[in-house]
Amino acid sequence: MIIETHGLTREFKRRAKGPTRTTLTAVDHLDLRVEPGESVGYIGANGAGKSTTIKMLVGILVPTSGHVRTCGLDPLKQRRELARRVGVVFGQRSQLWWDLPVRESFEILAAIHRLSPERANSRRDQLIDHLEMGEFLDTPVRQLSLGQRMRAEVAAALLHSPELVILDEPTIGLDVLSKQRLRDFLITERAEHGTTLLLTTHDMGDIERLCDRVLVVDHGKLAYDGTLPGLSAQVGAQRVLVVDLADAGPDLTSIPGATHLGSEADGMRQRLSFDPSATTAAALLAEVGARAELRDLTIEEPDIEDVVRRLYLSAR
Ligand SMILES: Nc1ncnc2c1ncn2[C@@H]1O[C@H](COP(=O)(O)OP(=O)(O)OP(=O)(O)O)[C@@H](O)[C@H]1O
Repeated sequence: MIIETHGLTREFKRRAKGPTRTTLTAVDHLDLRVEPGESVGYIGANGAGKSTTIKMLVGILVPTSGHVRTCGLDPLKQRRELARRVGVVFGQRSQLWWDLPVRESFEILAAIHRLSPERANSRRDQLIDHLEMGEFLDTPVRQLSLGQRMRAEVAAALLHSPELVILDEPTIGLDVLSKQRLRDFLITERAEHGTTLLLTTHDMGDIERLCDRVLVVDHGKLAYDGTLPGLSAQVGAQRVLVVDLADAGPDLTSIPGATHLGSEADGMRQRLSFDPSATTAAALLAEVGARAELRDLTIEEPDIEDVVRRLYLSAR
């Protein structure tokens, strides 16, 4: 087991008005088990307890009670040893040196991890290649675009080839192309090295592309553990098919299994929602194709907030 927690709990004392204090249980008797090589999405509403869990997994935060083992180690007592085996990316915070060129940050990290020059150089070159960082290696970190900085952050966290990589909101704020690049890289890294991934995200695309298992946390407790299709089916999440048609035309209101959500440009673009457990995008497209000439299509990912909200509601 690469991650194992039993009854993991973290409380925060909060000062209410006056001398009274209230206790907030951010993580509440959490039992987690993640096997080596798995890729797990850890999702939940804002304040559900995701970051607090991660901080306890890597030894930044002390649990109030319960047990935690990461890579078979005690994150508090064996924090240094653990740092050699885990890579962590906090999307909102940087582990790079702001005023130094990216290349120098990598040199410092290689020294911290005591990598041999051969190993450090070959790994660095591999990461530069896979994450397409050649253009900005000599640029100070503070001058990088967000997409460039995130690639550099991920490279920095993976320089020492950790067996477990934990990413907290790795794609937040990135444009479509940068997201895709980062996801492709993580998929390759996992395929080549069998790296275990644990990521928190508000982006359903991250989960769809990267994770074979999803954990949903609600008020510090596990609310779901399974696959993404299983989760979508459980909460009845809808998907949306957007079709661009060659000509203006009437609303496509009578397609079996679909609900017409709206039309733009005299019907040249139409949005249809459907339940993926009841029909498929292919079946809808065949129906649309029989009524109009299709130019282009996109499928909108279900909104992660919506899926989580539905799950929370169904549990209450
Ligand atoms: N240092 C702290 N002191 C007091 N309360 C805290 C502290 N850190 C977190 N909390 C509280 O614990 C709860 C869980 O926070 P946490 O950051 O783990 O949530 P999260 O699921 O990561 O949310 P988000 O998606 O917004 O990052 C929240 O109510 C938060 O306000």
